[in-house]
Amino acid sequence: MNNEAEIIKIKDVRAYVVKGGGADYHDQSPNHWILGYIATPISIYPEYRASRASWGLNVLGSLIVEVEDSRGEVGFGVSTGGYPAAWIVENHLKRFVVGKYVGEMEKTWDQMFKATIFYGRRGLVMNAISAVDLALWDLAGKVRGLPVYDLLGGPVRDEIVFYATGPRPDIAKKKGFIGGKLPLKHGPADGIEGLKENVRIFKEWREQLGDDFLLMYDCWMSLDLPYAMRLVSELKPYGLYWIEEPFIPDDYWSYGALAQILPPTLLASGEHESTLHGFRMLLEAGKVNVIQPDITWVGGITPMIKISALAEAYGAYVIPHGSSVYGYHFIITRVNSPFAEYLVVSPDATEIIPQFSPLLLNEPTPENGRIKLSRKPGFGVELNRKIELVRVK
Ligand SMILES: C[C@H](O)[C@H](O)[C@@H](O)[C@@H](O)C(=O)O
Ligand SMILES: [Mg+2]
Repeated sequence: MNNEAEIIKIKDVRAYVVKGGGADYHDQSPNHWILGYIATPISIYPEYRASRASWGLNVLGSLIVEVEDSRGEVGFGVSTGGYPAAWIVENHLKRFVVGKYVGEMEKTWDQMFKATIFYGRRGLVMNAISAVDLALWDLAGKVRGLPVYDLLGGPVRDEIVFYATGPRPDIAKKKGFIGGKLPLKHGPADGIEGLKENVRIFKEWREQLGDDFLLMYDCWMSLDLPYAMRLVSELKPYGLYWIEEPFIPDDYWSYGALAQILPPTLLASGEHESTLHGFRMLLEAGKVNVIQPDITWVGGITPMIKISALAEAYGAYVIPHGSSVYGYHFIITRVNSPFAEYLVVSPDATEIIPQFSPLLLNEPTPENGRIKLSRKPGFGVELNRKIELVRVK
C-alpha cells in the first residue's frame, strides 16, 4: 500500500433517522399527491384505496449513515428504513466497517450481505446496507478529492436528461423534461370503469402533449396479468412508451407473459428488486427491457456495477428509480443509462424542487430538464443540519 488514501482507516459509524421527506420521499403529509388515490397491491381492500397514508406508506422515515475516518473526514449515505434500519447499522453492520481502510467497498459489501442473509436480502436490510455503502463511496471520493463518477470510470456524457414522475406531465414538458410518468389511479378492484378511466386519462395527456413526449404508466405492483394485458392493448394506440412494475416483484412469470404482447411498448421494473440474482430473474424470466434499481435501496453503488453490466448483456436500459445524486453519479458513467428519473416531490406536483428535499444541501435539481454534475468530491452534497437528525444506537 503506497497510497496514503489506502491506509486511512475508518474509526466510527453513526446512524440517524429523519422524519418529514428526504430519502424516504413517501414520508409526506397525507394531502401530498404521492399519498393520494394511486393503485397499489392493497387497493383490493376498499378501506385502503383512497389514500396510501391509510395503510402506512409514509411510516418509515429516512436513514442517514455517517462514516468517519481516522483523520476526521466524514462520508455519508442515505436511504429509507428509518429506526429499524438504523438499528441494524448500529448493532450489526458497523463491525464490518470500523477498521477497514477507506476504499474497501467490495469486501465490506460482501461481508454485510453475507452476514445478513439469514434475515435479509431485501427491504430494510438492503436499505441499511445501501446507506453504509453510499457513505463509504462518499468518503472514498472525499479522501481522494474526486467525484464518485470519476471513481466509477468517468462520465460518458456531459449532462443528464430527465423524465418526470408525477400527475402533471404538462408542467414537466414546459420545464424541459423529455417525458412524464403517470401514477396509475385504478387497479383491478375498480373494475372496467376504472380501466376505462385509466385509458381516458392517458389518452387526454397524449392528445395534449403530442407524440414526441415520452409517456409512461407506473402501476406500482397493483395489477394482475389479464388486467395488465387489456390495459396495455388499449393504451398502445396512444403511444405508451413503457408500462412500469405491473406486478409484485416475485411474480417474474407474469412479467414474462406480458412481455410477449408488449412491443413496441417497453416493460420496466425493478425498483423493489434486489440482488444480482433477483435482477437476473427479472431479465431472464421477466423479459424486462428497462431495469430500475433504486440505488438507495438495492445496496448502494457497489452492487449497481454488477447489475448494470448484467443488464447491458441483456440489451436492457438501467434507469434507476429516484436515487437523486446517487443515481446521477452512476448514470453519467453508463452507456446503457441514457436518461434519469426525477420524482416530483412538491405537494401538488407543480414545482421542481430537489428530490430528497429538505435533507441535502447543494442537491442538484433539473433545470430545463437537465443536470450537469459538479466536480465536488464524493457525491458533492452535504447534510442539512437545520433539520432534526435523531441518533439511534
Ligand atoms: C408514484 C409511484 O406510485 C411511486 O410513489 C414512486 O415511488 C415510483 O414507483 C416511481 O417510479 O417513481
Ligand atoms: Mg415506479
